[in-house]
Amino acid sequence: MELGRQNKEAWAKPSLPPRCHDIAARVMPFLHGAVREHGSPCVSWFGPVPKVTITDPRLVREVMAGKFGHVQKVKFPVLAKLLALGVGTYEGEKWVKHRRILNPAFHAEKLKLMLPAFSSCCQELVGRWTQSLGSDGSWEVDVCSELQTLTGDVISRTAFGSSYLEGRRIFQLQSEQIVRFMAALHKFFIPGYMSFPTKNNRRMRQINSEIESILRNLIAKRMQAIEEGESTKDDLLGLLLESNMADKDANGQSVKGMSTEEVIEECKLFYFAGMETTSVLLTWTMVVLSMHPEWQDRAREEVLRMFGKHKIDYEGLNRLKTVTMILYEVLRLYPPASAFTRQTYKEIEIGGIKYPAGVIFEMPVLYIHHDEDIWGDGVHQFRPDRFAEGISKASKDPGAFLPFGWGPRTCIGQNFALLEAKMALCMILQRFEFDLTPEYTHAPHTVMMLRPMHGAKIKLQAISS
Ligand code: HEM
Repeated sequence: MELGRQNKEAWAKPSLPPRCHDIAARVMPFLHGAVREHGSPCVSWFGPVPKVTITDPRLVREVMAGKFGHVQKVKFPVLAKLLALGVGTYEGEKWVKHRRILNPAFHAEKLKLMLPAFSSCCQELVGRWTQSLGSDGSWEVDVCSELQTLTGDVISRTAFGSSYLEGRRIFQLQSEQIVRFMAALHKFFIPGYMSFPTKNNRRMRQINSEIESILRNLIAKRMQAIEEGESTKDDLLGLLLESNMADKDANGQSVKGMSTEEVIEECKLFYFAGMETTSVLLTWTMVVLSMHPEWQDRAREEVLRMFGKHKIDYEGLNRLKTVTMILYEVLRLYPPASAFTRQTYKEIEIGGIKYPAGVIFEMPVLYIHHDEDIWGDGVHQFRPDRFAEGISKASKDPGAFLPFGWGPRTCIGQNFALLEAKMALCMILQRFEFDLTPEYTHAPHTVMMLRPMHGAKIKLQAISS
């Protein structure tokens, strides 16, 4: 299960043909410096824009720190509107305001309140799997779509509480939207392409309207409930709307609330940012634990020691050591977001090179997570115990583990995702042993997320009690 060596070589040299590179470097002298100074970045094009790949984690953190607004996220406003705007796409004051309103929803005490919702969704999943077992107590299933339903349900329940079934339709529509988005991705450099009346473009607009109309209805219902005095702060939407109506965030800070349109965009973003990422993490975890039964056994032993076959509680989840190391090592080997991009909006100096406005930086997390100089021998192997003493001691560079990004734009939902993944994994380990089926082919590939190209067909075997 080695992944990465070929990526390392691909990233280690300029990807422009030598002649093009010479011409580009004459027009943009900083490119020469970038190749010389930044280890071995690759210089290429992002549509018409020059792109420099940065692989040194210290420089990556410098870029991601996003000082003074000189470096920002790359903007695709028309496409982003069709998927999700929200805090992930804003900059400056608007980003500060939204992040400040949203942050408290992901604090530990709120996550604790969400645990019953996580638990009900996981219960539904393992219940469905148990019912599907054959007379020999086994069942073969592609866990990709199963785990996607789980993580979509979790967002729906935590966002909309009792109306979560209406939320289900949203994530089905969003999954289709992502496939269509990918089909349009390589064409969006054609000016005005998204306004062409192609079948794909028309369907993307239709999907977006349907999602927005479901959300508008849910919000209207909830606003009415709040006006009638019903407390709704136990789910994400209620929390957003209440802090909104009060013009204060959950810490009592005065903020000008979000408009209904903005709340709609944040809800769309929760699905977009939180569903696929977490389901891909769980899928890779099941694949890797099938390949390494000794770690599957160790994790199960820990779960049974902590909870037996009983209910899983918040404090227990936070004390799990082996399960946590396994999830970290899976995130290192298969980071769902395999690269970040940023664009310079003003001249900026990074690692001694002055970059003009308009350059794209690509930061390949997958490459950094597979760099032997940082992680040492066995970098391509699954060795969870490298995290035995925590993230900062797992490699030579304490900041080289970047599955959730870095700096102010770091993932707002990382604790949510880890708690959900732990809960799901514990419930699965309590009830099933699992192994890969002969059909499984190991082919990690990136379609927005790093996922198994041919799915993940796994054989589940009930554990006799
Ligand atoms: C394993 C699961 C997850 C992974 C690997 C992941 C990864 C990331 C990464 C790498 C970023 C930063 C992107 C950048 O800087 O360009 C990010 C941002 C973000 N994530 Fe996550 N994420 C996960 C789960 C979630 C969940 C469950 C939610 C919400 C329910 C969420 C919401 C967000 C939001 C809103 C942002 C934008 C933050 C900002 O720009 O201020 N993520 N995520």
